[in-house]
Amino acid sequence: MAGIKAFVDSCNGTLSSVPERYMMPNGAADVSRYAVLPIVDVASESFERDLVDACTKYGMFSDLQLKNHGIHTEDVMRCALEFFNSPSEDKMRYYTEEIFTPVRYCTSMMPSKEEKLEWHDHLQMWLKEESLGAHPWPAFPASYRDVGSEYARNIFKLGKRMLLVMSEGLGLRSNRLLEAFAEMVLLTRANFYPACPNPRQALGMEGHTDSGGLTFVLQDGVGGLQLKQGEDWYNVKPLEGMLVVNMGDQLEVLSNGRYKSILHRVMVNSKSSRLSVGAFLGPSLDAEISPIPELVSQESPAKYRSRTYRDYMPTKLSYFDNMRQLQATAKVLSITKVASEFSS
Ligand SMILES: O=C(O)CCC(=O)C(=O)O
Ligand SMILES: [Fe+2]
Repeated sequence: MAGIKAFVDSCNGTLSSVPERYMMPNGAADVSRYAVLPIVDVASESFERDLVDACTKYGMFSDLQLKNHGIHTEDVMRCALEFFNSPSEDKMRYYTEEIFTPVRYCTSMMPSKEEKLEWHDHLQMWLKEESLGAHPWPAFPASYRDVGSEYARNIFKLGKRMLLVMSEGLGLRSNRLLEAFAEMVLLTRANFYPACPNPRQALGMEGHTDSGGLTFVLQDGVGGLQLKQGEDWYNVKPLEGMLVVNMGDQLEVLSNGRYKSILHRVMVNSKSSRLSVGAFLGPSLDAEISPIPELVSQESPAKYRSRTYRDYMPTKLSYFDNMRQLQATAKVLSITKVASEFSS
């Protein structure tokens, strides 16, 4: 299982149909609507105020875009692309299904356990702010260590700034979420989606919410990311250099459901491959994550039970196959369904 890119490449342009294993039961209909996401300027003096506005005006933002964030998006995307374009035997040195390995190259989510596969390969890394230098960065491209370290440092900095504001958005002391996150970890995932002969049959990534706390996504100009608002799916228009931000499950749990992690998925297309790089800032893997006590009362009882991010991740991943079954029967999915699994 060398991945979908290696398979598509090996067909030398002759692949005319989607292999059975990649045919998603519910397929993927075209969506013409676009999500209207607030754009917040990180370099502006009013950044904090604008973020609070976005939090409130858009119903506690679930998704927004950031500009002037100081992240060298081109370098990050170039490194990821060079990795995916490297020979398969080199990439396979990093191949594993184990989700907590510091560097994981894999395809779909958990291929040996999945009946159907997603149309993407990915390179995933777990990073800690204080040990970026000691991280076993991929050996190629050679610039990965420098570019990746700088990128991670900037994401940690930006994420902490946002979490201060988002604590206040919950009526809490500004450092309350940071305290709950304790020694935060950053999971980065570069995703490569090859062009697909029949985009209606396959999915780049199945509908999911992110398991972490705060997600930052860089995408190239191809498009394909969609999010679900209410009953409908909306395209997220790729805007050059912009970082798409959304909340993940750990923030939904900590905020006792006041912040929502949003359901999103990725479509593929027949004309072009697509690249994205996600950064998932999350709490310490071993901190107990439960609704912050100040947000729990008789009127607002705890909606989620306590568990560590480390325990949550594998359960969530094994939920993916269930999601497909649920979607196949046209049931509407939302994190509340996932969360109710975990509530008392
Ligand atoms: O490719 C994208 O735009 C989003 C990827 C994503 O949702 C993820 O990696 O969790
Ligand atoms: Fe995601």
